[in-house]
Amino acid sequence: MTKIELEGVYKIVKGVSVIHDISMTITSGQVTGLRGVNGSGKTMLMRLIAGLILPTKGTIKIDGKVLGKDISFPESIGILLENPAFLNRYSGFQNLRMLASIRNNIGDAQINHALHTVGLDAISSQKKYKKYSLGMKQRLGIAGAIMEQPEIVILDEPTNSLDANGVEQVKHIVRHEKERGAVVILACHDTDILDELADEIHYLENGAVIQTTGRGHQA
Ligand SMILES: Nc1ncnc2c1ncn2[C@@H]1O[C@H](COP(=O)(O)OP(=O)(O)OP(=O)(O)O)[C@@H](O)[C@H]1O
Repeated sequence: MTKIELEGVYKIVKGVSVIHDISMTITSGQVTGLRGVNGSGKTMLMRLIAGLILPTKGTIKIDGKVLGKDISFPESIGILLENPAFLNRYSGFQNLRMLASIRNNIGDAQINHALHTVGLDAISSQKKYKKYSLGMKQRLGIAGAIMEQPEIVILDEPTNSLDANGVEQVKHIVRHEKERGAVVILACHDTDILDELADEIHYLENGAVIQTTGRGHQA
């Protein structure tokens, strides 16, 4: 059981409060959705939870440990953010292998399994990343986020650039991640997909949560 607790979190960038007094508790085994117009703060919030940036004020705790104080990053996390930093001259498989070598807790079999799960077959996973289509890049990013079966899975717009088949695969992956007990945090502009997948949805406006719907909340 993993628990993420945000208490009075602010992020101020160049005098502007891009995240404004957010408090929420996110637990494993459910999908937490983030909704809001462009620039409302969804990506910022995900970057904060991932420890990629620190709050200006407030605390984020992962299982009671304060990010930026007790730990620098969540110990077990997979993230898909916009523009994943893969290397053009290596294949999809090689890129994932390099990523996996950071923690060194999975082997080729798990990498291949993740590639298969996102619909990248043996031939396309051996192609150089620079030859990848946008959809293939997106699929590789998702494979990178889930391959280590992390406790926390953060997916920022995972259905971007995907065809109908890819969207169905993402839905399947999100459900699977939830069922295996991960914390799943999902931002998606497609409201139907978010409604279908999320157990709880936080609506963001100008960096603040203006409404939360779902389990245990009034619509
Ligand atoms: N690197 C940065 N420096 C300064 N301001 C930033 C930076 N990144 C984001 N912002 C600002 O933070 C606010 C929140 O942006 P964020 O990217 O979190 O929105 P979003 O809800 O994810 O939008 P989108 O739906 O377009 O992905 C915006 O006002 C944006 O201009």
